[in-house]
Amino acid sequence: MNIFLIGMMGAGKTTVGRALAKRLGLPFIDTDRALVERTGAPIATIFDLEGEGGFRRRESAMLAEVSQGEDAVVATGGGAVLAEENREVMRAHGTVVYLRARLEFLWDRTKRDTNRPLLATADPRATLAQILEHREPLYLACAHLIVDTGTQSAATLAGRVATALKRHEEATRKSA
Ligand SMILES: Nc1ncnc2c1ncn2[C@@H]1O[C@H](COP(=O)(O)OP(=O)(O)OP(=O)(O)O)[C@@H](O)[C@H]1O
Ligand SMILES: O=C(O)C1=C[C@@H](O)[C@@H](O)[C@H](O)C1
Ligand SMILES: [Mg+2]
Repeated sequence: MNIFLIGMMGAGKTTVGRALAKRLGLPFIDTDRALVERTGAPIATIFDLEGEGGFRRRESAMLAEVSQGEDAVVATGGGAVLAEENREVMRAHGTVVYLRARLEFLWDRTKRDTNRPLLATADPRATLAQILEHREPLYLACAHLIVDTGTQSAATLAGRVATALKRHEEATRKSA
């Protein structure tokens, strides 16, 4: 089974995902990075040329492709949960872990980053808050597991995710 990490921009999906993959001895795939490699264009450029709709279509195709491939830890883009088909694909082909973080942490980790086109607004902090409010129910609906993040390091969080996954696997096996 795959492990899909979902959550907001800045939640640490890429950072924690890489550490988790190493820990579990699984390949690591970052769908944002895979899209950049495939298109040869930064995410902001894909948004500029094709709009958010174009990016979302590419993201859905990439998620479907990855879910058919070998088992991996998959760090998704923050908006991967927006499409119902993506939520279904992830739940059907893996265990979905929501890396949940408070707005303060998300803002702190994204405010200096210029490669997040959705935050290119007059008031990016307010935009981030709106996006979080809109998506929170979708993250919760999609996740098998929720791991709350805060000041812990990526390595510590990867350990917590691994423990939560093990418990989930055992519970699933027992109830089968
Ligand atoms: N646990 C952590 N402690 C401190 N800094 C962190 C932690 N996790 C991530 N960061 C930092 O926060 C920033 C955003 O992290 P990351 O890129 O992993 O988030 P993401 O969830 O993949 O976001 P996106 O949806 O935009 O891809 C990076 O600079 C990263 O180094
Ligand atoms: O939260 C989002 O909608 C996004 C997050 C990033 O991972 C990228 O997928 C892109 O910048 C969009
Ligand atoms: Mg990422």
